[in-house]
Amino acid sequence: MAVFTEVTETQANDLMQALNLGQLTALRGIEGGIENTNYFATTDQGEYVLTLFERLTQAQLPFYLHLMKHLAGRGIPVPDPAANRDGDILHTVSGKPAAVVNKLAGKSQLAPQAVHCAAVGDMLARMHLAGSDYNRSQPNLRGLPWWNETVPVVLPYLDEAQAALLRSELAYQNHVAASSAYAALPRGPVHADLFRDNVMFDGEQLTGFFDFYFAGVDTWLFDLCVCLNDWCIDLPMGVHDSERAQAMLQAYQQVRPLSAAERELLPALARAGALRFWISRLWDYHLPREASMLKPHDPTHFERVLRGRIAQPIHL
Ligand SMILES: Nc1ncnc2c1ncn2[C@@H]1O[C@H](COP(=O)(O)OP(=O)(O)OP(=O)(O)O)[C@@H](O)[C@H]1O
Ligand SMILES: N[C@@H](CCO)C(=O)O
Repeated sequence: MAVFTEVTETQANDLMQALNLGQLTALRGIEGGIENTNYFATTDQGEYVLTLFERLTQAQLPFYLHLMKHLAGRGIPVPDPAANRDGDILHTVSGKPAAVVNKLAGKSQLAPQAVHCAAVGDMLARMHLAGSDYNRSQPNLRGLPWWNETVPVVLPYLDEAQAALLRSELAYQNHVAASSAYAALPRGPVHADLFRDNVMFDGEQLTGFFDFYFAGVDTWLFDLCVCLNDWCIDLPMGVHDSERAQAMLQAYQQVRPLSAAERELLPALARAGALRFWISRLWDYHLPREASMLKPHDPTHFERVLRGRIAQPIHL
């Protein structure tokens, strides 16, 4: 259930009018999603998604919404926030920050093959390039400083072997982040959470990336590694699938070849991508937010992925 705040048809229609998107003909709450209230809003002009932000604040949202607008303006298929007469894209509904975006066609591809991984690699590289002249900045709020802060909080919940792995991997990632190769990595706005459920496909055709609310400025390689760790993994076993990974890497590189520093640090950042979600899943699992509707994902999945990345480093 993902309607935490009820919106009436009158409220939705008023907003659609203010955005010049036509007369509301249907409003339907979207199930699925755990962070925000989402509605599909149909008007006589098209289909839209109305989101009320339950966690992010008015101050944090402009970075995400303007990033989406910037990317959409450069031809990347991402939801494009609608502006009112004054050019504002962040609105207020029922006292909550709100936005209206176009509804993407297609559906999630939850059992991807090489062709889907290639499409994601290709569009990811295009998105990185398109974002490189975006002029707002916000760090990845789930980056290294957050890992350093959160690991001590989750350590008491782990057995000895897990705690040893988490401590040593965190130390390793701090060491990597201090290296000259890391400083040489190209960076810019990244999605940082581009899992299978945040991409739309129509058959083999990629129709959109969405859910940009973990985006931030980070290394492009980290973003690619987050994708490799979800799209190119056999989910039940957490095992790397090299056919799908090569398809993604090749397609990415056809648009933007990896630099020498990126090739060198691919194994390390694949580990970082696994560590990031192991930590956040441990945190969500053991320290659920008050009144949260969140059904925590299994943290041990990313422990397995991390162990796999250490035992069998990924290479081009
Ligand atoms: N622009 C869009 N076009 C089409 N469908 C969308 C769009 N935005 C959201 N959806 C649909 O709504 C569902 C919930 O959206 P989303 O995943 O962003 O929820 P959330 O609660 O904000 O985030 P989370 O995935 O972190 O729980 C998606 O799975 C998707 O089916
Ligand atoms: N994609 C994340 C959840 C949202 O950040 C995960 O699978 O842990």
